[in-house]
Amino acid sequence: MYIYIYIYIYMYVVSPLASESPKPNPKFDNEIGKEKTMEQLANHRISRISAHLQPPNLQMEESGSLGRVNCRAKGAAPGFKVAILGAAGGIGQPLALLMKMNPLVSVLHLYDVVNTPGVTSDISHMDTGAVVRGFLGQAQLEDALIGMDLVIIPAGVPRKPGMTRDDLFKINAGIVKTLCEGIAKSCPNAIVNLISNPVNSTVPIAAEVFKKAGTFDPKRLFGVTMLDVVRANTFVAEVLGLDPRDIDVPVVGGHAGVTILPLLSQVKPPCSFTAQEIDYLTDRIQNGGTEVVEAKAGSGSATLSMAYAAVKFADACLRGLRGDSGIVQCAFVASQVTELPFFASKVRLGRTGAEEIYPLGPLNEYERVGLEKAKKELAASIEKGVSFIRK
Ligand SMILES: NC(=O)c1ccc[n+]([C@@H]2O[C@H](COP(=O)([O-])OP(=O)(O)OC[C@H]3O[C@@H](n4cnc5c(N)ncnc54)[C@H](O)[C@@H]3O)[C@@H](O)[C@H]2O)c1
Ligand SMILES: O=C(O)C[C@H](O)C(=O)O
Repeated sequence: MYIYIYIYIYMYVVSPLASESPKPNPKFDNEIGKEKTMEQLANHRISRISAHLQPPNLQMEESGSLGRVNCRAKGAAPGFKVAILGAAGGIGQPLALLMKMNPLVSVLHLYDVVNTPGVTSDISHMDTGAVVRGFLGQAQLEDALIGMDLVIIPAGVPRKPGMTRDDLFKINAGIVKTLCEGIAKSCPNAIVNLISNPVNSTVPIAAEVFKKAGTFDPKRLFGVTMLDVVRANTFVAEVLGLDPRDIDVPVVGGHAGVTILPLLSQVKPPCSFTAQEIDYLTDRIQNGGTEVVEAKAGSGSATLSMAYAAVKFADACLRGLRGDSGIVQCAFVASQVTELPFFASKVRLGRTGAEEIYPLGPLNEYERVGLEKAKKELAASIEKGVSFIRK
């Protein structure tokens, strides 16, 4: 008798209660501030394990059997979701390596039109927190982008000796257009770090694509000019006999030849240069890219120092998104600092992207002349990018 009552109570009272949806757990999702249920956390753990067990170019199940072995894994630490488009290239590979090492990154998506399975498999063996997933070809672009907080774009062809960055426009403009259309569709709120050259034109192209899609937020689109700052800090430190890590050179304008304008009068710590030093430094900073292109003698342009610079800038964006204060870097952004619609200058990065764009500050005569030259070339490059989409 009692046994029948016990079975009845178990079947109709205890069991249904046990299978009710779990209560929200106070642990946070990767998207900061978003709560996850226990069930979501369990699935998340499984998908983290799956990411390491499955061939990287295959779509992963979000739940279910782990396949080969019974792994136990801790849940992911909170962090940001980052996609690299052009991840198998000369910049893309070391950039992927360095982003996998960044503790602010919880999910790293590697997208390219070639070779992502190998790069993803390789990078995914690194024992750092970020889960790595690979995406190959345009059919997988949407999946690569969904839910991303930050998208870094080094996709496109590099220069060979004798070429200008503008010579890359023909091929890279179309690549950037396609990728930005994907961003507008799949992660319209992501921060975009655009590396592909010519940056002075590709950023206006991206802005026009986003405007067309109704998703343009000028605070979230950045042309990456960090390599100019990295070079300027290095070359100035060499001249002064100081540690480059202690030097801060603002570099404004754009990212090509005379549009790269180092403000040597505003170097920190304050210092002075001879006229000869100013000529040498300005020329070397403006032509740093060409120096590398010529040294590589046809096999490409800067990749390793660029990956370093890209990660330095991406990390600043992520720290801004996290809410850290006082994050200031130079970047090529939609701007009212000059009469041009885009201009590189110091930007304060925060939760919403570029929260403040600083004016240029006092310039000396040498820099004022340089600024006029820079603006003339920049105006033409910006117009070229805009009319590529509006035509
Ligand atoms: N902003 C800067 O300071 C800076 C510095 C260095 C290089 N760059 C530029 O970065 C770009 C890449 O340079 P790199 O040396 O890595 O070149 P790379 O040729 O080594 O790599 C480019 C990668 O982009 C991929 N790609 C091509 N079309 C694509 C598409 N439609 N979608 C996704 N991926 C695509 C290629 O398959 C390749 O893996 C060049 O345009 C270069 O001029 C900019
Ligand atoms: O110079 C190039 O073509 C690549 C890049 O823009 C650089 O500055 O190194």
